Amino acid sequence: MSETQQNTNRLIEKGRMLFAQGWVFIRGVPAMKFLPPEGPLEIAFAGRSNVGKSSLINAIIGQKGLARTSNTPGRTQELNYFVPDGHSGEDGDLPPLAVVDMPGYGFAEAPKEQVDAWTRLVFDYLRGRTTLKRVYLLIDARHGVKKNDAEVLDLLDRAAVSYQIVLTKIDKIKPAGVPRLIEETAQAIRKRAAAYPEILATSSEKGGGLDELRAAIAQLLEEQRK
Ligand SMILES: Nc1nc2c(ncn2[C@@H]2O[C@H](COP(=O)(O)OP(=O)(O)OP(=O)(O)O)[C@@H](O)[C@H]2O)c(=O)[nH]1
Ligand SMILES: [Mg+2]
Repeated sequence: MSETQQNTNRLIEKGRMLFAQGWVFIRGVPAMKFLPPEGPLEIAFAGRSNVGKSSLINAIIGQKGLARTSNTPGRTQELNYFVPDGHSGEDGDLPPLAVVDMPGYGFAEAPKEQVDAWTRLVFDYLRGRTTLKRVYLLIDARHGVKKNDAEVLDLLDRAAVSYQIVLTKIDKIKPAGVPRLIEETAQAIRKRAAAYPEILATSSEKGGGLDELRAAIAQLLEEQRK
């Protein structure tokens, strides 16, 4: 086995371990002033309404129903914080990582005031949270990068917040089309300053790409600890 392959396997195992324990919901944040004190590293799952953020969090944690999902867009309305169970939260006993499920953007059906409030919260959080170490920016494999996705990517580039693109619902497209979509998406973000070059392709429904996503998170944790 090559050294690269060994390292990949090690990270996959580490990622599995990280999410093998129980995870719990600790807080829903409706506005910036309710954010928990900055402490643990945070990663956030962002993307258009209904792209599959909450489903993907449940899939990597392996707990159906932990983050609430729905057929209708606009399900998640706050920044929802999840952490591994068993940490008191007192000084010195903080969890190593918090996963943040975000409200979606681009959902036009809800009342304008509500949409504006969510959008403001999403943008303020993405721009201003210093413990936010990486954003997983989810793109529906059937739809590709839309105008409002590009706006969020611009914001992350400007704010120098590291992000990685994660294609979702790949079970809904032909398997043969996946490598091409990955390639096209990689090309589209090539010149973006804060983009992680590798594109992940996932299916919460069928389990595709989950090991790779967990491994990416494990690697991020390792890098941050150095
Ligand atoms: N086929 C398929 N359906 C999926 C997948 N992931 C999510 N879905 C479905 O897509 C819908 C939306 O999923 P959610 O996880 O609630 O999406 P969300 O991005 O959290 O949505 P909001 O919170 O409303 O922004 C649900 O009906 C899910 O069952 C997937 O990988 N494959
Ligand atoms: Mg959601």
